[in-house]
Amino acid sequence: MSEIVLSIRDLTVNYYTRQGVVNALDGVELDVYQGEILAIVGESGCGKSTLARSIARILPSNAVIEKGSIILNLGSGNTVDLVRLSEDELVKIRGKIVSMIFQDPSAALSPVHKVKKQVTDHVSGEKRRVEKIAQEILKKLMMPAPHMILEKYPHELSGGMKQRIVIAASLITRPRIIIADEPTTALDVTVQAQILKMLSRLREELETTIILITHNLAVAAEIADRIAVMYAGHVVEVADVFSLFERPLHPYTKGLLKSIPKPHVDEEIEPIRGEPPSLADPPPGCRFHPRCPYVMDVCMRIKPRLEERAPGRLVACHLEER
Ligand SMILES: Nc1ncnc2c1ncn2[C@@H]1O[C@H](COP(=O)(O)OP(=O)(O)OP(=O)(O)O)[C@@H](O)[C@H]1O
Ligand code: NI
Repeated sequence: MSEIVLSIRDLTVNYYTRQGVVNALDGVELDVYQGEILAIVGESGCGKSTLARSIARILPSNAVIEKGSIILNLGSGNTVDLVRLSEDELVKIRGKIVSMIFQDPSAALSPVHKVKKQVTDHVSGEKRRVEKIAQEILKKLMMPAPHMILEKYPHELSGGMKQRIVIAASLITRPRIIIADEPTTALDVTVQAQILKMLSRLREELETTIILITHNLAVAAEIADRIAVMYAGHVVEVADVFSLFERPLHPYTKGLLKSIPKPHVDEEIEPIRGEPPSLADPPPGCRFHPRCPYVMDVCMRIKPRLEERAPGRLVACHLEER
């Protein structure tokens, strides 16, 4: 395997609200390899966006990183802990080394500026040369007539086009890591597929690493190399896509796979019983234990560690063998 570009350890993040403390991430552990597409999947509210925003260090003001580290490998033996960087140091990294794409392209674009300005904002250099680079990147994103699109305002473009502009703006500085949080959920299915394919192709060309947040397992299966499954603020399983679908190890992953229809397979869909817990008052031990068909006494008391069970297969579960 290639080298680790991002190493997250014991990451714990709380939101402070009037109703109390929400423990959105509890001791999250995750390694991301150079050049891969890692999908982070899990039900709504399990902490995917909180994890993404922690890496990009753009958490809302009521969030606190309580402990843990996010070590970014800058190459040649240089590393930084993103958790410990000052705001000044973050400015240097944000957008250039770590870049983030959100679900709603309209929110990421300014309505009063032309596409050209928005795509080239973080690029310095002679005007003509910068424009050339912008045209190149738009061409790579398969946009027709890039020189014309650069002169347009966001409202003149479709949703899919706008999201491509946002992607172009984040790719132009050639960041080492792109974090895409549900980048295509707001778009129709065909456009979704196009954009995801394009991201996957560009990742090879630009030698970048992509962390893709999605609640859609089919999307993850389609373009990711590996999948990390989150449940209620924990990473419960990490595996390559094939192994995860072929032989899921964590009871939650098993339940998740049974709860979605499989194409070409005539199998009953079985939703997971119960509801995910409130992160304002999560259950002790393994947070999945109240819903787990295999629950044991120890699960109610002790949080299982994420451990490597087979090469490249990590699971956080007290059950030894299933
Ligand atoms: N600004 C906030 N203030 C308080 N609680 C928050 C805030 N943002 C998120 N949360 C809570 O933190 C937990 C994790 O939320 P997060 O948005 O990270 O989940 P998610 O997996 O991205 O969900 P979704 O799939 O719906 O986007 C949830 O319980 C959510 O209600
Ligand atoms: Ni989210």
